[in-house]
Amino acid sequence: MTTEPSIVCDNLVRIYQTEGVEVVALQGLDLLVEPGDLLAIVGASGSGKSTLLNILSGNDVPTAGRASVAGYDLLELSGRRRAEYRRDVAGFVWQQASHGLMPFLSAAENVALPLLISGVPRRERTERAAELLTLLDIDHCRDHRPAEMSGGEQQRCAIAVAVANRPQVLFADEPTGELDSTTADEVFAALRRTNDELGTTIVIVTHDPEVAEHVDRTVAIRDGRTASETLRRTELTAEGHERIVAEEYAVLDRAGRVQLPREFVSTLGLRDRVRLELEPDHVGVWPGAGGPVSGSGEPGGEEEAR
Ligand SMILES: Nc1ncnc2c1ncn2[C@@H]1O[C@H](COP(=O)(O)OP(=O)(O)OP(=O)(O)O)[C@@H](O)[C@H]1O
Repeated sequence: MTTEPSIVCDNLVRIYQTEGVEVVALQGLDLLVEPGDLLAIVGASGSGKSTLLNILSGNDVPTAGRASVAGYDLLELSGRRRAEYRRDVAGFVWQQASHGLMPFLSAAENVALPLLISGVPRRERTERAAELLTLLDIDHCRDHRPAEMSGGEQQRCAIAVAVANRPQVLFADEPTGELDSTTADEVFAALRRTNDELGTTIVIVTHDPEVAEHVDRTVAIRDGRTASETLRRTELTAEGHERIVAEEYAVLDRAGRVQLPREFVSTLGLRDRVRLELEPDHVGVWPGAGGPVSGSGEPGGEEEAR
């Protein structure tokens, strides 16, 4: 197993030029994803999710910065390497399951198709398709065409198609955007099972913050930058019960920048300038005009207001 990170985005910048106006969609985005991670990237509309995904899928190149997936430098992909990257290295699942499925083929034939294209012998194709349909809990749809499956079954079938060629990384773009919440839970559970059983690195990109309950790591992007990360782990209580702990971290980029959560900024009325104080084990941040007296260590000292 490779110890190299699956995905490296280093200071990614993407500027769009439309009619003389520049839109900075990504402004120095950093992201490191380790092999086998199950990660969600969450952001509001316009935060830069599609721009990032377009770069990671090899459809677009950044204006500056570096991006690589499984050792493939996405800025240097020639036509042949790009086709190889899309066929063998990165799998994709879209919001509309139908994007990944052939309407005239059964579920089993759909899953076997990428293997056929890669020259895998018939017996192996049939076995692999059966294995994946079982893993995704849709064996009963083996002979059904997409139109004969529910939305959730179609999406699970699309996941099976996307991982048929054993890609190292699977990107899922709003995979539950068109599903009700119960069906969405089933699709998230299917992605988790795929991650557990096949070891595929999975990145789910969505505007839905609920996804955080289904993954180990959630990266929030805001204004084209990674703003915060929530890490989720299971720990044992003193009584021996399992408990899920979710902790939110701000992301410190290589230039030392941190984005404060919006609610912190509004609660303390922070704006323009803030005062920073280095303590032995933390950094304090105070509103510019009401910070501590240098060396006092106490926030809000009156002297500071003068
Ligand atoms: N081709 C383009 N030309 C000009 N501006 C663009 C282009 N594509 C995206 N943008 C702008 O870049 C910013 C980021 O857009 P992006 O589509 O990446 O966000 P998003 O998080 O995917 O949003 P949504 O969830 O609505 O799809 C937005 O301000 C958007 O208007």
